[in-house]
Amino acid sequence: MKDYEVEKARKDLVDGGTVSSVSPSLLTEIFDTFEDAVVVADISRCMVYVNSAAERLFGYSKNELYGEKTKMLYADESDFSEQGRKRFNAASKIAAENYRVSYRRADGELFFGLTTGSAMRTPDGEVVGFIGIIRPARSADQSLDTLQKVHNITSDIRLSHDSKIESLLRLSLDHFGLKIAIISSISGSNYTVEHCVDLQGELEPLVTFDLSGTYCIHTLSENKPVGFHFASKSEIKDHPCYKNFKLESYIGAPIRLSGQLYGTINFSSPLPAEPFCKDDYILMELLSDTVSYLLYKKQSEEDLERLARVDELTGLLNRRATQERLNQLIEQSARSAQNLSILSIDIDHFKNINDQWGHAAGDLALATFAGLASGLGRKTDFCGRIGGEEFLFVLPGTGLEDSQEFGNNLRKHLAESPINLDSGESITLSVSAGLAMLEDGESLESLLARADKAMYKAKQEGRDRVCRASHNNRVN
Ligand SMILES: Nc1nc2c(ncn2[C@@H]2O[C@H](COP(=O)(O)OP(=O)(O)OP(=O)(O)O)[C@@H](O)[C@H]2O)c(=O)[nH]1
Repeated sequence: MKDYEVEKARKDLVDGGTVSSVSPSLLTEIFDTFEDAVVVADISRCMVYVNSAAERLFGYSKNELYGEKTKMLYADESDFSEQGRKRFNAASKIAAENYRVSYRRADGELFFGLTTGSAMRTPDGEVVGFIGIIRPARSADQSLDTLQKVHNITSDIRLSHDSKIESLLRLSLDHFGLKIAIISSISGSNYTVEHCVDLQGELEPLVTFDLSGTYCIHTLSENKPVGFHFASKSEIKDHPCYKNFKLESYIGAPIRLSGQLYGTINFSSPLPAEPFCKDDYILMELLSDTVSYLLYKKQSEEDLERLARVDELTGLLNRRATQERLNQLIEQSARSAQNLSILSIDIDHFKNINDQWGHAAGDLALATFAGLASGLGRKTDFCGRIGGEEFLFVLPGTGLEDSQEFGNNLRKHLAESPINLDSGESITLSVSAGLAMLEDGESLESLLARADKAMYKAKQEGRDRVCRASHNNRVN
C-alpha cells in the first residue's frame, strides 16, 4: 500500500470516528497506554494502527507494520487464512471473540497470543476494518499454573522458610524463562544478595554491590515492579547497571518488611526475554508479598529462638544453651582427641553488692563481668550464664595449665577494673572458680560436677582463686 493510502485508511479508521463516537485522538491515546497489544487493520487486512505494546510484543516499529498485511504477524499462514474466513471478512457476522493463535516476532521467535478480535463497523453496519487485542498466552495460562505452584510451596508445612524461598525463586525463573534469581537486602547504598539461585552457577549469597549501579535502582525509584526485556534496546542501555552486568532481561519488585523497605526480589538473564506483561507484574507483586511474609516469619522465629537461648541481662548463652553447646564441644573433643577445659565461676559475696548498692548495681556488675570475661577469651572460647551470679567459661583445645592461667588472668583483670556507680562509688569484683579438664569418655554431668566441686573448694579456701578438680572427684 502506498503511504498516503495507509495514512488515509488510518485516518478513516482510527482518527475518523468510525471506531466509535469517542474523540479520535483520545482513542489513540488510550490505545497507546494499553498494556496489551492492539492492532487495527483495514478491510483488506492491512495494518493501519498498532499501539506501543504491539511494537514491543512483535518487535517491529509502527512504520514497519503500517500498510503490511497482518499475515506477517502469524506464525502459520493457514491461521491467517482461517481467521480471514471466520472473522476478518466483510461478510462475517461474528461479534468480538477470544481465540488463541501462534504469532511470529520480528526476530523469528514464535509465541501463543490470546487474541480478542472483532470487526469494526460504521453506524450502518458496514465493516470498515478489524481490531485485535493480543496478550501473550504465557502470561495468562502459565500465570495461573505458577500461582497454583506458589500456593503449593507456601502451604507445604514440611518445608523450612529458606527452602520455600529457594523453591519460589526456582519456580519464578522457570516461569519467566530467566537465569538468575535474587532476593536482596538494601541498606543505604549497599545492595546485598541474601538469597540467590544462579543457573549459571556464578553468584553467591552475601555478595554486595553499590545499589546505584544495579537494575534494582530503577525498581526502587518507581517503587513498584519494573521490567526490561531487552535492556540494550531500552532507555537503560546507557545506565551503569547495563554496563556493569550486561543483563538483557530483568524484572524486579521492592520487598517491604513491617512497612519498611527490606530490599528487592528480581530475576534476570544475559539474554533478552519475551516482553513482560501485566500478569508478570502482578505475579511479581504477589511474589514480593509472599517472600516478605516468609522473611517476617523467619525473623520472628529466629528472635524467639534467640530469646530462648540468650540471657537478656548479659547477652550470654543461658543455662540450657550453654549446656547444649558444651555437649557439642565434648563430642567434638572426644572425636578429635583434643583437650577441653571448663571453669565454673561464681562471683564472690555477690549478695553484699545487692544489699549495699541495690539490685541495679548488682545487674550492672553481672553485665560488666560478662563483657569482661567474654572479651578476654579466644574466638573459640565461650562464656555462658548458668545461674544468678554463676557462669561457665569453656575453653576448647586448652589444657589445665593454660586454663589456670586464663582463670588467674581473669581475676587480675577484675581486680584492675572497678565498676563505677552513678553514686560515685565503685565496686571491685572477685571470683572463685573451679577448673576441670575433660577426661577420656567423661560425660557432661560428671565434668560439670567436678568443676562445681572445685569451685566450692575455692570458696572454702577463702575465695578469689582458681581451684583444680582432679579425676574421681578428688579436689586438689
Ligand atoms: N542484681 C542481681 N542479683 C542477682 C541476680 N541473680 C541472682 N542474684 C543475687 O545473687 C546473690 C547470690 O548470693 P549467694 O548465692 O548467697 O552468694 P554470694 O553473696 O555471691 O556469696 P558467695 O557465693 O558465697 O561468695 C543473691 O543475693 C541473689 O539475689 C540478678 O540477675 N541480678
